[in-house]
Amino acid sequence: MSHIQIDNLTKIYVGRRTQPRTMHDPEEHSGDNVLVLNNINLAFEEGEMVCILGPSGCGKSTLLRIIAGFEAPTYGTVKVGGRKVRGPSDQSIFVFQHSGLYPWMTVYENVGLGLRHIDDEEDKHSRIQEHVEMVELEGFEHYYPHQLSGGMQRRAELARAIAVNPDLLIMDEPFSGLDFLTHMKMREEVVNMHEFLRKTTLVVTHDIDDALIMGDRIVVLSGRPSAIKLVHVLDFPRPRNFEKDPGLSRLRSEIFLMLGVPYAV
Ligand SMILES: Nc1ncnc2c1ncn2[C@@H]1O[C@H](COP(=O)(O)OP(=O)(O)OP(=O)(O)O)[C@@H](O)[C@H]1O
Repeated sequence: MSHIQIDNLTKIYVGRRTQPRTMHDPEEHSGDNVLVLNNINLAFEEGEMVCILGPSGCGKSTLLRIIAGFEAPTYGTVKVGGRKVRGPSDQSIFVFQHSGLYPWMTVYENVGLGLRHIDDEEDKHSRIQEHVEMVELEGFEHYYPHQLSGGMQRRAELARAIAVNPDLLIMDEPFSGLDFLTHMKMREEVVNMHEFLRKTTLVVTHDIDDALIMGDRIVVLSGRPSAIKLVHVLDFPRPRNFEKDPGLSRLRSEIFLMLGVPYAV
C-alpha cells in the first residue's frame, strides 16, 4: 500500500455567482468558480522524496494543502497511511513558503513546540538539542527569529518540523527568498537529512534544478486546470551534477521545454 494515495482529486474554488446555474453551465465553469486541480491520481511511497513542479498558479500549493488536510477536495479522496485525510494531523508536518517561526519564541522554544506533550524534561531537552544540532544551530538556542539570518530561520523551521518525528514532511517552496549560496547549502542539508531519516517528503518548487537534484521522483503538473503531465523516477546517482551526468542534463532541458522555456538557462 502506498503511503499517500490520491484518487480522482478535483478542486474547485467556489466564487460568487453572477448568473443562475443552467444545464449547460456545469459547476466548474460557472460564475467565478475556479477549477484548479482536475482529476489527479497519484501515489507516493513510504520514504520517498517527490518534487512537484508546474507553472505558477497551477495548484501546487493547493495540492499540498489538501494532502496536509488544510483544505478539503471538491471531489475525490486523499489517504495518508491508509486513512482518509479529514483535517490536519500531527503526523503530517507542513513547512510553509515563508518563515512560520513564532517571533516571540526563541529557537529552542520553537523547536520544542511539537514536543510539549513530553513530560520527562530531560528527554524533551535532549530531543530539542539533538534537532538544533542537526541543523547546525547550536549556540543560537536563545536567539529570537529576528536575530537570525533567513537561512538560519529556515533551518530552525526544519528542525521544528523534524523534531516531532512526523510520518510525512510537506514543504512548500522551502528555499524561496534565500540568497543563492544559502539556497544551495539548505538544499544539500535537506537532501542529507532525507537520506538519513527517510521520511516521506513532498516538495513543491518552481526550481527545476532543485527538483532534479533532490527528488527520488518528480511530478510535473500542467497549467490550470492542472492535470499530471509527467511522473518521472530520478534514478541518477547522488550527489547529482548536471555537468557530469548527460542524462540528468537532458531531462532538465526536456522539463524546461515542457514548462514553456525552449532553452535551458
Ligand atoms: N482560497 C482560495 N480561494 C480562491 N481561489 C484560490 C484560493 N487559493 C488558491 N486559489 C486559486 O487557485 C489557483 C492555484 O493556486 P495555488 O496557490 O495552489 O497555485 P501554485 O501552483 O502553488 O502557485 P505559485 O506557484 O504561484 O505559488 C490560483 O488561481 C489561485 O488564485
